[in-house]
Amino acid sequence: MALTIGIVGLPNVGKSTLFNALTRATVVAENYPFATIEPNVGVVPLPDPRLGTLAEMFDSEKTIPATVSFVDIAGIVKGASEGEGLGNQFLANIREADAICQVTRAFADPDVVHVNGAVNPKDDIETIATELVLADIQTLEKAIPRLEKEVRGKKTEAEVLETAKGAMTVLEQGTLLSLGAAQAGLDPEILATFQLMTTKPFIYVFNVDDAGLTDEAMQAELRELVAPAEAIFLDAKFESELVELEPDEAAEMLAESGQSESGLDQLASVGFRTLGLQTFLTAGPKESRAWTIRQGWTAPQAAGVIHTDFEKGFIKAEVISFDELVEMGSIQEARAKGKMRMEGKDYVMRDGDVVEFRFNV
Ligand SMILES: Nc1ncnc2c1ncn2[C@@H]1O[C@H](COP(=O)(O)OP(=O)(O)OP(=O)(O)O)[C@@H](O)[C@H]1O
Ligand SMILES: [Mg+2]
Repeated sequence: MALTIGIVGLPNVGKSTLFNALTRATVVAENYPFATIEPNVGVVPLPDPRLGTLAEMFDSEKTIPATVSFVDIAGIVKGASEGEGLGNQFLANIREADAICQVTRAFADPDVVHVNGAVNPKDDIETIATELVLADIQTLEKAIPRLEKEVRGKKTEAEVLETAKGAMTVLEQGTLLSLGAAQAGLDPEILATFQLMTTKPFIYVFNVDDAGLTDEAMQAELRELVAPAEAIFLDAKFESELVELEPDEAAEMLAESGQSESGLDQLASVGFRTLGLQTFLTAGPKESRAWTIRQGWTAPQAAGVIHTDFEKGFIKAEVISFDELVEMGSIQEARAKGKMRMEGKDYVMRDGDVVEFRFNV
């Protein structure tokens, strides 16, 4: 399952700096607005300490973590929908993203230009929200006449057109569809087919400085501003330095800065939660591997992520939770003690299940 997160925000707020830290890439991150023009795409392994444990237990040749793709695009300014700045064309690069990560500047450094001359997270969030709403309105303005024609020609269900019009009404009130669609009674599955920006779940990253990392009052205020969406506070510049260090050095630096988990690890786990995802694990001498699935998926659906044949020919799954396996010490011991469960096609997967699928080909 290719999971993609699009990074948006005003110019010069630290989007590329965050992207570089995430992907350990070196794309241009410079102290001037619109340093990024072409989109950058990077694939990031999801840190998962369980994999190392499994690899040791199964003597695996390698570990393969689950991944997330990040797409870093140009900054958006007020009026982008009317062509201001670089316009909003490049939003097309994140139309297919599963979630949007909005980076908002909350660091002070007067040497870094703010396009509006002052650091004001609340205003900046509103500007970006407005531009994304306007971009969606533009998309629907093009789609609705086409859908009307298709409905007349009986090529499309009337409900699709009604959903598009309903979405338009929500957007015209200035509301993000992620917040307003359910209330307006819009079918989420139909809505998803329009690939609108504001239907996607949002994750807010506040790019702070040293002081901001420990300023709980400020964090509480910003958290409230974006609720029910999740807020993450990190110093993108510091994170980009952390990833250059050896793991133990990085852990020490992190502890010194008063954080228990790096901002990047937080972003990965919040992204997972926001998208309703979970991980299951497979292990053997060849590899120990993490796989991404949605919460609520059944065993055959999970098997299908490995190979479509596994889903079609699914017989049963031999399952044990990671924690229980660790307690047992080995899969042989778990089997001997009858701790391996045989689950059928209705079994709903749980995060951290270690699985071996049985299937017919
Ligand atoms: N937490 C921080 N504290 C201080 N400076 C920072 C921080 N994060 C990023 N910067 C600096 O801000 C500047 C802009 O960063 P970056 O190029 O990543 O922004 P951007 O949002 O990608 O901009 P653009 O839209 O122009 O591509 C860089 O000089 C970077 O070093
Ligand atoms: Mg950039």
